[in-house]
Formats: sequence, C-alpha cells, structure tokens
Amino acid sequence: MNAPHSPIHLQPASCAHVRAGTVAFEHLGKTYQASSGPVHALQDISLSIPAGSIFGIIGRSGAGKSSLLRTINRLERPSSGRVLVDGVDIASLNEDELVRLRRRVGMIFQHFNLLSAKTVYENVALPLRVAGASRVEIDRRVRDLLALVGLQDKANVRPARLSGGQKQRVGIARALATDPQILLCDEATSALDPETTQSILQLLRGINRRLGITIILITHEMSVIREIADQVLVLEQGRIAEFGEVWQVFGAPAHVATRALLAPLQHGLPDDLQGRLLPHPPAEGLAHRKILRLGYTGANALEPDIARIAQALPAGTRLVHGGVDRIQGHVHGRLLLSVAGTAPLPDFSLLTQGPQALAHSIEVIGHVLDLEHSL
Ligand SMILES: Nc1ncnc2c1ncn2[C@@H]1O[C@H](COP(=O)(O)OP(=O)(O)OP(=O)(O)O)[C@@H](O)[C@H]1O
Repeated sequence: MNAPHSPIHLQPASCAHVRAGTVAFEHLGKTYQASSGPVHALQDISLSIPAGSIFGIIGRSGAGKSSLLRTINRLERPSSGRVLVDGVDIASLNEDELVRLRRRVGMIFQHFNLLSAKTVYENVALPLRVAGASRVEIDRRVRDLLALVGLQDKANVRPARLSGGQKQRVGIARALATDPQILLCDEATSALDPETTQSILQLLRGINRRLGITIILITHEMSVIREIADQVLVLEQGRIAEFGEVWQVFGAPAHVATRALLAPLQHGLPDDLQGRLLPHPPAEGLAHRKILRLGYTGANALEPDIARIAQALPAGTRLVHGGVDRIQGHVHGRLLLSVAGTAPLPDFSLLTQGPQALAHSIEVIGHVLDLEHSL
C-alpha cells in the first residue's frame, strides 16, 4: 500500500511491470448455494481491465454485475477461476495482505454508507485511523481530500445535513483516503438527480485523469457509461455477452442483451410515423414516400454530411427524424429521411463503403402514404 499521507494531487500511476490498478479475471465462476439450489451467478469470465481506465459493467438485473465487482476486493470469493489484481491472485492473500488489498481497492455505494453520527471530517478520517496514520497525517490528508471533492466548508457537518450529491462526494473522499489504485462504484449515481449525476461523473473523470486510478463501475444508466467509460462489459445470465470500447459496443451492439439495454438511448421512430409505416409500397397510383434510415456506428470518424447526403439522394429528400450522439468523439445515431415513392434511389452499397461513404448503413425501412404531404 502507498503511505496514507501521500499528497493526493501528486500521486502518479505506478510504472511497475504490471501497472498498478490492473484487474484480470481468468475463467472466473461464482455459484451461490441458495435454499432453492445452486445459483450460477458468474460463469467463465475471462478479461483484463487496463490500469488507469474507466470500465463499465452493465446487464439486466441478476446478470451478475455486483457479484463480479465484489470479487475484486474479495467481498465475494470465486467458486472457480482466478481474480488477479496487479498480477497477484487475490485468493492467495493472507489476512494482513487482504487488509492491504482493500486499502488499494476503494469502493463507493448507491446509498453512500456514511456513518450518520460522525461528521464529514470523521467519516473521511476513519480509514486513516484504522490504518494507523498519525493525527497530523490524518488532518493533512482529510483536508486535501475534502478540497479535492469540493467540501472544505462541510468538514464539521453531519451527513444528514448534506444533499445526495454531497454525501456521495464524502463517500468518494473516504474511498480515496487510503490512496487506492482502483475505485469500485456500485450504482454510485443511481440515487442522484441528472444534474448531480453529471457533477459526480465529472469528479470521477477528474480523479481518473489526475490520479490515474482505475475506475470500475456498475450502472443501469446507459448514459453514465456513454458519458465516462472507456470500455464496457455486458453481462447476460452470468456470462460475457460482449465487451469492448464503449463507442464500438454502443455504436454497433452485437448481442441482443446489449440492444435491449440500449433501447432507451436509441432515437426510435416517433409514434405517429410508426403507426403509418407500411412494409411494402401501397397500390399503384397512391402517392407515397419511402422512409430511409441512415445509421452511424461510430467507426472511422464518419459524420453525417448534410450537403453530400442531399446531393446523393433525389431532389425533394426531407429530414423526418433522428439524431446523433458523440461517444468519445465518435458519432453514432441515425437519420430518418423521406423521398418521393417514385424517385429512383442510388446504389446504397456505393454510399456506405470507402472514404466517400455517407453513412455506415442505409436502408429503406418502409413506406408512408403521402396524403397530406406531411413527410
Ligand atoms: N448471497 C447470495 N445467495 C444466493 N444467491 C445470490 C446471492 N447474491 C446474489 N445471488 C444471485 O446471483 C445472481 C447474480 O446476482 P448479482 O447481484 O450479482 O446480479 P446484478 O446483476 O448485480 O443484479 P442487480 O442489477 O439486480 O443488482 C442473481 O440470481 C442473484 O439472485
């Protein structure tokens, strides 16, 4: 463990052989013995989390997210396979080594888990007292930490008088007290409103960038992953559904579980359009418009170029609906366009390949009767 009194703002990430803050799972399995029989919460999980990254874990309820997170500080023991922290199999640690591991792996929680009878100062000081730091060291470190999380003026306040966001800031300061290289976040923003969530995410990103701490977070809020994670793991029934860079997984989700989780983030069809969409062109003679969907998956820096799209498609092409997001600088999303039903369409394969591509995918998703020229 690093000395508890190291100045917070000057702590660089280590450059040892295995960089401090690395986590690896090797064929990890976890089975609980419940009264109804064995529950296979995790099965054959193998992957590494790079030091200094922000790693998100998502999945439906019961997919095994908490079980996986809790194996990293040995709150849960694997039933099979191994968990390596900085290259060391943590199953082999004795009691003293386990205490040291838990100082290197901080944790924050959805409901903050602060001691209500203690002040903010005392809550943050507690891990340092347990670690045997001197009063002078504790004082210096707690004041540094409270400054880091922006709560210098709340040192003597009890948690009940703090907002949710302030309580989580205390939780973060306490988790950082022992100078960890890894921070586990279990639904850390789920109890917060969107604005406060943003400020906590900014704080976590700042901690990751400035201190080089690996952050591993569970969340059911896909927007949180999109906002700050570098990589994401999707769990489904205790197994890896997929994992990779967030912009790739979110841009082109390969697994049905990922697509279901991401559905709220997608720009779906507006209800009125969905209700009018026909799978085939209407009978001859009826005016209609084709609905095209242009998809952007975040790959190769492709962005919607409105002028070139207009040039490539028939005159009178209209924008109906859609939008794009940016994830780590990569554009993903979709645009819905309508064109006259009789207008000839270009070869889409030429518009989705090579350096001149207009979109990653283009398809006709249906037809709409053009009764009132409304699309
Ligand atoms: N101590 C336990 N004893 C028995 N079964 C357990 C125990 N802890 C978890 N489980 C079961 O293991 C499976 C995975 O649970 P886990 O809490 O890891 O999932 P999760 O993805 O974090 O779910 P949630 O999003 O609902 O918190 C679930 O079926 C759960 O009921």
